[in-house]
Amino acid sequence: MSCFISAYSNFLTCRRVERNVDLSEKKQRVQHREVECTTAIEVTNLQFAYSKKSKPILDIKKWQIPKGEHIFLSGPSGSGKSTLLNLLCGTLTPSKGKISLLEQPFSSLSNRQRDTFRARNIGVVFQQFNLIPYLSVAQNINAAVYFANNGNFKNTKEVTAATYQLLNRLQLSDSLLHAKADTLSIGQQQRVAIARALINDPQLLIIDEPTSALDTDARDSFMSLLKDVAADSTMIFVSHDEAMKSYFEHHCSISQLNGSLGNSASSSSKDTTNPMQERA
Ligand SMILES: Nc1ncnc2c1ncn2[C@@H]1O[C@H](COP(=O)(O)OP(=O)(O)OP(=O)(O)O)[C@@H](O)[C@H]1O
Repeated sequence: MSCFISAYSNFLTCRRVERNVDLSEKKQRVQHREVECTTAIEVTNLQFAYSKKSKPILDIKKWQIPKGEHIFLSGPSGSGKSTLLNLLCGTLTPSKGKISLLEQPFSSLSNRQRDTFRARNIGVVFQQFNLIPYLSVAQNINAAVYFANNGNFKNTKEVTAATYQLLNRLQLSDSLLHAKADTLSIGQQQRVAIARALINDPQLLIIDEPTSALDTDARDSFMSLLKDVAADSTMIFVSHDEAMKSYFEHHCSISQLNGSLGNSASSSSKDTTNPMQERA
């Protein structure tokens, strides 16, 4: 049981604590050394079909994303991009295979454990933003803090301070804090969705087609803002718009991933189906 508690606590913080016991001294001294995980996402032999009778939409042998990388994931409409993101968020479960996130066996967790893991470690920006329309900006962001419940904030004062800070970084006026989500413009909703995704300081960011409603200038400023605020996270950014590729150093397409090309498809210097292997 204590092993389980310890493993569970480790998976939440994504840190392994190594104990070095120095027995040469009479008094036992225990050193704790934190070891950061290096792989953010690892997909192995993944298959997914929406029903038992239909053919799998996704069939990925191996896909690894190192921690801290920002990946552009592309593919034509209907190729399975959103399905893959839903699998990575745990809102869908694989028909076969495994997904590990932050070196924890995400796809084999119980629903409840997955919900907790997601709330604490994954920030998601959906295509349609999915703000709760009748709640204010502050309430939408607070909801994410409430569900994560990870002790990052001591009190509501701290949450409010962090919210103001994020809104400022995202160039949203403080005066919007108490505006209802459904009174905001598309651009404002988008920024609030990003603030909500970032408030718990997640290690993983999953962003699905956020720029489809924006013109080129708005898209440029949105992307530089996003890259800035997400500098410390691992990010999967999905779009079928190839023009978005230029904002990312690492690219990967669903067609490369599908059909198990994940082990050798990274032939081009920038197309990075398996960035970890490419570096090795
Ligand atoms: N809930 C569902 N039930 C059955 N089939 C589904 C469901 N959701 C998606 N699909 C099918 O799965 C395939 C992949 O859909 P998905 O939404 O993942 O594609 P996508 O690449 O994100 O497309 P887009 O760029 O248009 O958003 C499509 O053929 C779609 O019709």
